[in-house]
Amino acid sequence: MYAVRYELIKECKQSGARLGRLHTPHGIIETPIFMPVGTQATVKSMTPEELKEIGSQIILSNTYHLYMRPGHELIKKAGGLHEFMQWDKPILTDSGGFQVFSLGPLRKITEEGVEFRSHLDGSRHTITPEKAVEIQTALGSDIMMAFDECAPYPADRDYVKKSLERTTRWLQRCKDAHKNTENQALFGIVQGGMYKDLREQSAREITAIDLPGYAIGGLSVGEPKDIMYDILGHTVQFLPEDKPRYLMGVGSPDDLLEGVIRGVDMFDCVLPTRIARNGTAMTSQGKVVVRNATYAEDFSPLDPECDCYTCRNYTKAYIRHLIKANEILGARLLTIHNLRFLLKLMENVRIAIHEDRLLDFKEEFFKKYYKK
Ligand SMILES: CCOC(=O)Nc1nc2cc3nc(NC)[nH]c3cc2c(=O)[nH]1
Ligand SMILES: [Zn+2]
Repeated sequence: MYAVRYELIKECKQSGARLGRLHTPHGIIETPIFMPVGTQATVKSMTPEELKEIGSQIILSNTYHLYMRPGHELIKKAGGLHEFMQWDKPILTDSGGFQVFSLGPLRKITEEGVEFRSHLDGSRHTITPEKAVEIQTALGSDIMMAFDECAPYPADRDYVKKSLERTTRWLQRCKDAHKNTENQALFGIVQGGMYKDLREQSAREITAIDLPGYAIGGLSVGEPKDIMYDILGHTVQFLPEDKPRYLMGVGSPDDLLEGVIRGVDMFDCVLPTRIARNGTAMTSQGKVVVRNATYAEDFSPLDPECDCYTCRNYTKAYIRHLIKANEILGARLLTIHNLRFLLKLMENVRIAIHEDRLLDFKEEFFKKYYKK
């Protein structure tokens, strides 16, 4: 019996999209789903109540950051991440692999794991597959990610092949180290760069290790969108239908729709929260850079079609003022809106799949958001 079980509800007749339910120890998640990112045990500027009010079903937190500060032992003493941050719904923790690899020259990859220097104080650390599982076990997340190497882009074929094969060996070590399979699920991560044959090899090796879910890694790393969509479509073919598929680090509206259409069930991205803090909103009429002078005397809501707290109460002029004045409330109001926008988009996507009209929905959405 796994800690996490996927229930396939319906397949869209127009596309490869699926409607599903993910049963976890902290509740059931309706998929396709967007997961707000709470890197340091908080979705920046949001309280758990506000996250629930906008419809967040699951949030992501980051193993590398929490290991570095405040430390996984401290969080374990606090009763685990759910208790520590007072979030009683599901949590997915990533293994920190991506962060460590993006530390660039400060890290050394060996068969054992990755040696790196802390971004905080320069101290030396080594994360291994066993360590990544130990940290995530202490955090107590519902879904933990395997320790993998996200190959850089571009990367030559030989490097990508050696890297994916090591990621497979690391996954087996993660599975061997994972004891409490009843309370926490381990997801494997498919790599293979932008090489279709290596993607097939990685998918076959990773899914040969029986786990409750699988992620597609190594994408959204700077490659052109058409390459990402092409590699994604190819890779999904080799993933089992009865398990959830998680595309890591993806979250602009077009990427979410293109991912769902190709059969992806779970997404995470820092985009909505990050652009909120610098004054950009995703709205039904497309992107609105509310800090622009155009909105100085615009006393209309940010998004007339949005039902969030920000759009029900405030004007563009007020939000622009807060952002220009670098007021904390400005970031909060735009974060509430941007997260609600993506969560609402995924609600509408689930309805469209239910009604077998996802491609029509995508057309309508693109016309309004991207004016194309
Ligand atoms: C979220 C799971 O993190 C991991 O444990 N490994 C991992 N993380 C990724 C995060 C990514 N973010 C992006 N774009 C913003 N691409 C990503 C790829 C990976 C990955 O391959 N592997
Ligand atoms: Zn809104």
